[in-house]
Amino acid sequence: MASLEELRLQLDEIDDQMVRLYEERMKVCAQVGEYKIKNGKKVLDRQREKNKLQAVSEKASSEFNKKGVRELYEQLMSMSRKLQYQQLVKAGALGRLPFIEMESLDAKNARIVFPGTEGAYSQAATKDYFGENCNSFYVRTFREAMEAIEDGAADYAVLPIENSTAGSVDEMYDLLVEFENYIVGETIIPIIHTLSGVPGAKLTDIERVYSKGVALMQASHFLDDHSDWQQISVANTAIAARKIRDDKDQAQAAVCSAYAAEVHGLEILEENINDDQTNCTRFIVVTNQKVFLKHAQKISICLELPHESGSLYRLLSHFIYNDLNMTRIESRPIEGKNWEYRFFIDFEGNMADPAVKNAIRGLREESRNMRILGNY
Ligand SMILES: O=C(O)C(=O)C[C@]1(C(=O)O)C=C[C@@H](O)C=C1
Repeated sequence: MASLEELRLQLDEIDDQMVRLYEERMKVCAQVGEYKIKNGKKVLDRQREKNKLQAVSEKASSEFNKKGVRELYEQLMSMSRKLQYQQLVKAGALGRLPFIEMESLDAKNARIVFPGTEGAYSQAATKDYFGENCNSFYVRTFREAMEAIEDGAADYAVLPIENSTAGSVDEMYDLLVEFENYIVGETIIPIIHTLSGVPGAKLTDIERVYSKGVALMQASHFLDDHSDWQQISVANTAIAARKIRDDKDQAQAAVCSAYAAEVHGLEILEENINDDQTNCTRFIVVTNQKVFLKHAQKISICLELPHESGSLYRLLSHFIYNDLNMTRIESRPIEGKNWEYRFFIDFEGNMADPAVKNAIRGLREESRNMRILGNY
């Protein structure tokens, strides 16, 4: 029997040939890339790849090797596509109107819309991002805020996207797909709820508690200790505070911020009723201009995938190959297509970076309805 050293020498020789052949194959692929750029043809040709996988796997002698050859060729063709995407990016064929780079946002002259009412957490996020004296107004819902941006009634909207306790704000993900607005910034603020009622009310008077559904959830330990209280969901924590003020009923209280209680003249019955003391929410800043800040470091995209095994795996290779760090992946059902999903992916990078351009080129071609939601 041959020694390990001898066997390894044999492998080294085979590998030398394989590397030489790989490089030869890639040279031909580069020519295919040039042809495709000249003739406006797509890089990915699913039918050709299917036929190729069939043909090469048939040449292998055992079931095990057929599977191996298939996997090997899937990777080879994936590398060939990535080379061609690089060629396309170099040739300036980005395929869409580019985002315009901006030095900074004009916070001083901006009109900013936030959902809720005076005292909403989204107002706190607005002041945190744009400054205490910014020019802001409120509308009732997230949708109305997105519409205000689309219509040009406001330059920016500040909207919640993710809470550390309750997770994603699903409605916002759907609205980002529905509207052609772009994320240009984000800010994270602490969310600390109080239980507040009309002046003079005591804890023992309370029968009904109003708040946003997720806020009631975030204070569930406290509220469970008062299981006789009826919990009523409204659009926003500050809208709940305003209602308590308007109804003037001592049996009613709101779960809202201390600031909302103060703004609406309520008295705090119990401070800090959060289950989780680190509770915070990430808010995004949205505009209708296709812009990104020069120092932006995070990109959000969404895309749909064909209902095939391995499609997500293949897609993620664009991040790995281009050394891009993915920070978040989320999925939402696609309307009208049961059990098919739209993926929302955040990754680190700036649109001006060639690695980002290469990845986006590949992602766009190998998925359906890919959109860049923003670079911020
Ligand atoms: O034949 C092509 O059109 C190629 O671009 C080459 C190749 C390959 O590597 O074999 C790569 C990508 C296509 O999806 C199909 C095949």
